[in-house]
Amino acid sequence: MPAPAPSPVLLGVSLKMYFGHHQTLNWSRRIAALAERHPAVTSGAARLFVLPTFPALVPATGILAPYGVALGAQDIATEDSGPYTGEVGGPVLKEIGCRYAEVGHAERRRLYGEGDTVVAAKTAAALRNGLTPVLCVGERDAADPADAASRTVAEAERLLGGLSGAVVLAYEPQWAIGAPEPASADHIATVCTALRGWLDSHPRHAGSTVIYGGSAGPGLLTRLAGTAEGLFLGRFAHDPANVGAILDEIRSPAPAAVA
Ligand SMILES: O=C(CO)COP(=O)(O)O
Repeated sequence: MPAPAPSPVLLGVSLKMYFGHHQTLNWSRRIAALAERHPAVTSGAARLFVLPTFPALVPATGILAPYGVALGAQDIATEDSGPYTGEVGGPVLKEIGCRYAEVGHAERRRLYGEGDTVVAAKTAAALRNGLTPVLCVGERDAADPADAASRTVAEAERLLGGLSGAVVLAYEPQWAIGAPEPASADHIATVCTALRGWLDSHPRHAGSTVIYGGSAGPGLLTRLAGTAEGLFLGRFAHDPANVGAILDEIRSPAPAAVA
């Protein structure tokens, strides 16, 4: 019997608030062109998702979705509708074609005071609306890998307690975000393996994926050798050539041998 096909590598990009509107759409066109022709994407070995700013979601979906690139929001309201000025609710995100909603990013925790209660409520809102939460977890200060793993697993357990459904767990050690270099491959492997073990022992989260973010760029996937199931990219995806270089690291399945 042939070996089962490996799960696709998941590559996500958050554009945060770096780009202007037209810059986002131009970047999206370059990513669409890459997705259209890169064998890692066309073979299904890699799956891509992009989280642009809210106003770009609709036009970026038009550009990227035809090439199989999924879209998502960088935030989601805890409530679905009503008097919540400035918020964007899950039903609207779903209606405009989003597949993902990011929750719990370190910047929202640090700059906007979001704590565990809000992050858990946003995770629930995403799941309730048929969106996959991209739930960011990770220690604030540099710690040794075993300590980071136990703290991060405890965090995931706290935030996902009582919830069911597939999630993307984005391991983002806060000290590695916006840094010159990502965390070491050993550190990432230890924590992502622990998160994977936790997910595997919680079948209510079947179908979940563990990815790494925090100054991730070309070369990291190769160093991780499968210990993370993908990457969550920030600055180093601003140049689409870097996204191409990361896709080059993903082996597409060999074409079937001709008898
Ligand atoms: O926070 C991140 C992705 O959400 C990572 O950002 P950087 O890769 O720019 O550090």
